[in-house]
Amino acid sequence: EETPIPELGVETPQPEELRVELNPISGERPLTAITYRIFQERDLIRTFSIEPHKLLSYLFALEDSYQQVPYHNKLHGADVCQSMHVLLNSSGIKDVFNEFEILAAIFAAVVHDVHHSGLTNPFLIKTKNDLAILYNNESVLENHHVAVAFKLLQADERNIFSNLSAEQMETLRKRVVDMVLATDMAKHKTLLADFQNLLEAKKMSGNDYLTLESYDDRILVLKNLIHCADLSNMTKPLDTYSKWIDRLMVEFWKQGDAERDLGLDISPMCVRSPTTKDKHQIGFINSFVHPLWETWGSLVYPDANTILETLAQNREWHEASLAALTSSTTDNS
Ligand SMILES: COc1ccc(C2=NN(C3CCN(c4nc(N)nc5sccc45)CC3)C(=O)[C@@H]3CC=CC[C@H]23)cc1OC
Ligand SMILES: [Mg+2]
Repeated sequence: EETPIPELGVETPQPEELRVELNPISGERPLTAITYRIFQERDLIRTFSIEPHKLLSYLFALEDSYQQVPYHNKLHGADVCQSMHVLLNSSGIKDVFNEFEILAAIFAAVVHDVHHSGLTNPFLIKTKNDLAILYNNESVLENHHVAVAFKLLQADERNIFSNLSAEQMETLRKRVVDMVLATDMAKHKTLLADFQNLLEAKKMSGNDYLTLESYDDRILVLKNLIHCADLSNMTKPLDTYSKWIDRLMVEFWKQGDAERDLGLDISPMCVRSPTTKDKHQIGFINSFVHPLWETWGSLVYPDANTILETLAQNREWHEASLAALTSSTTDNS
């Protein structure tokens, strides 16, 4: 008879009182609430003999290690984790990945931006930030995020993987590092090209479903998966998407202010102007986001059709908004 996993994370003689206590926490602790729920729903707690109180301790510490910046805060960590959870259920890949890979993917998603300073890699590099020196300008933020995530595991009361064998832990660690480092936008073009080549080769082989043998093929799909989850704002309903844009613009504009104060060139995304918001969304979707989601859509066809439709509608909305803005400004001229 399997021991029941405590729904609230810990055994208690007063579940109702604890539920009342925990409710406001899920408001203040969205990352912990969402991730704990996903671990429960995917039965990861039982499968990997994770001690529930350790999972809560780890998630509390992880959530508190996300900085209070406008966009790359704990809400973004929670959002990418939830998006990863949904994408893993796409019919085209549902039966492809095993529970170890799913554990690694969910964990990588929730930790992927921990301790983000709200500044971009180019900014950290050109200001010779300690992190850029430490990581030799190579995926500076992403190396930092995954290092912090594993540092938090070193405390025994937070080591949620204590019941994995050394070999299982080694492979889990490699997968998580590979996935978090793949969220560096500088890796986008290579990552997508390799993904497209893999799908082309699979199509040639005539298999109507994805068969992935090697670690390299399997991790390549998982890297593109976390990259999709990280670039999923534009595939969400417009009112949700708009809120993410507003947060991101505040974060980029603050960096632009810092660049101006330091006498540095202002990064293209960080220039305050009424049209940059729409222009950059359209540019970002055309150059990066749509090509990635179109490739993902070909893998999980027709599962991503709604995503691709929403992405197209969101792009059209920005094009209309930009046209209205520029026509109104030309009228005034
Ligand atoms: C909601 O809307 C957004 C959310 C996130 C981002 C991000 N943007 N970038 C980069 C993207 C390429 N960038 C571009 N640079 C230049 N020069 N031109 C251009 S045109 C178009 C882009 C672009 C630099 C920033 C990051 O690395 C973030 C960290 C990891 C993932 C995506 C995150 C962006 C959003 O909307 C734009
Ligand atoms: Mg990141």
